[in-house]
Amino acid sequence: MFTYFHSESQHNITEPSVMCSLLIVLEPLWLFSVTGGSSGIGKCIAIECYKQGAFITLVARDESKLVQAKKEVEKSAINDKQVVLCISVDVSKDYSQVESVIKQAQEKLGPVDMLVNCAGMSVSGKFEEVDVERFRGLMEVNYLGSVYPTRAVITTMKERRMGRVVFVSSQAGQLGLFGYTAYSASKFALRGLAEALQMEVKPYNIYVTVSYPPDTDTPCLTEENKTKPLETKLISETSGVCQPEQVAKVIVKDAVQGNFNSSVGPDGYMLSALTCGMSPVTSITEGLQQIVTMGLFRTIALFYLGSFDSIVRRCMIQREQSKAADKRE
Ligand SMILES: NC(=O)C1=CN([C@@H]2O[C@H](COP(=O)(O)OP(=O)(O)OC[C@H]3O[C@@H](n4cnc5c(N)ncnc54)[C@H](OP(=O)(O)O)[C@@H]3O)[C@@H](O)[C@H]2O)C=CC1
Ligand SMILES: CCCCCCCCCCCCCCCC(=O)[C@@H](N)CO
Repeated sequence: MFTYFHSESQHNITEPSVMCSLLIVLEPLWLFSVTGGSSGIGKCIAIECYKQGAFITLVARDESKLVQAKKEVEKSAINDKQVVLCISVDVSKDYSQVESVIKQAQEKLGPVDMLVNCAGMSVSGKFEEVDVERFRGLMEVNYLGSVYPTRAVITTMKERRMGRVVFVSSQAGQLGLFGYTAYSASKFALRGLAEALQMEVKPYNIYVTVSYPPDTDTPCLTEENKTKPLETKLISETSGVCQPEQVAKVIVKDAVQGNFNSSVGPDGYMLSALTCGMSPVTSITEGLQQIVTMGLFRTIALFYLGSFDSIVRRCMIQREQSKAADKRE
């Protein structure tokens, strides 16, 4: 069922599908919408915005997770006028469905001031071991699942000459890593989309933010760790594991400030400066920092790359040795 929840009442929407997204409104000025808002980073973003007085729409597929998340978000209300809406929809499948639920949400709460595209999933595994259908699936959820909600809100934002759009990429959207052929590509795609979109909408006072979190302690990471190749685990450990509350705080702060780039932790900072390329610059300080640090960070990066290559080589040798030992037995 495609269901739209509003406070206590539930209104069934006609389309047959499952999908959930989060829409948030910050009072008096801000209304937020967060896809992937029923769990992990998206839920923490919703809570963070709610604490600041926002109105929120949560978008995801699973209705029971949405209802549970709504209850959690409501605990951080700062006034009794705040509202959390839930929309159950698959953001990656049918554009007209996404457009129609977002329209309904906007009719209830008013125009979305900030859209956070956080719905996503990860798949890890060696290139030849990942089912080819998973490559399509990840592009659908992580890339098209961000295009559709953005398309659905951008016209109104342009008319109102205000708005914020956030794309949650990943550090794996800044560098390609062993085990992430499918995932990295879908996260790199968001960067291209965001850069092009920012150039189009900047004259309308709309600011785009791309967030690049490291491993973050969420149900998605727990699930991913069950099948993650050892190489991917060892390489990802470089950046450590963050808490979703911390990641959410950084994302909300950067989005509200209108920063194009949003990174977490020292490795995140270095990666963002190193991979800034032709991305928009938000302040003179940011531009100067990039110019000054680029050479140094590339030098550091070469050492990291050397250590990643040696992790991959060591794992390969170990696997071959244990295979040979198995054969001898
Ligand atoms: N955790 C990590 O280590 C990192 C995560 N990220 C990115 O952050 C984002 C959030 O991840 P995280 O919080 O860990 O993940 P979770 O699995 O905890 O949450 C994912 C959310 O997205 C929703 N969702 C998934 N697919 C769809 C869909 N097709 N349509 C609508 N909603 C959907 C889920 O709800 P439901 O399943 O009910 O639809 C859920 O609310 C993802 O884009 C992920 O790639 C980036 C870097 C690190
Ligand atoms: C100057 C250069 C500094 C270089 C630092 C390099 C650090 C590389 C670590 C990459 C970690 C990738 C985490 C992906 C998380 C993710 O998206 C999944 N967990 C999703 O589930």
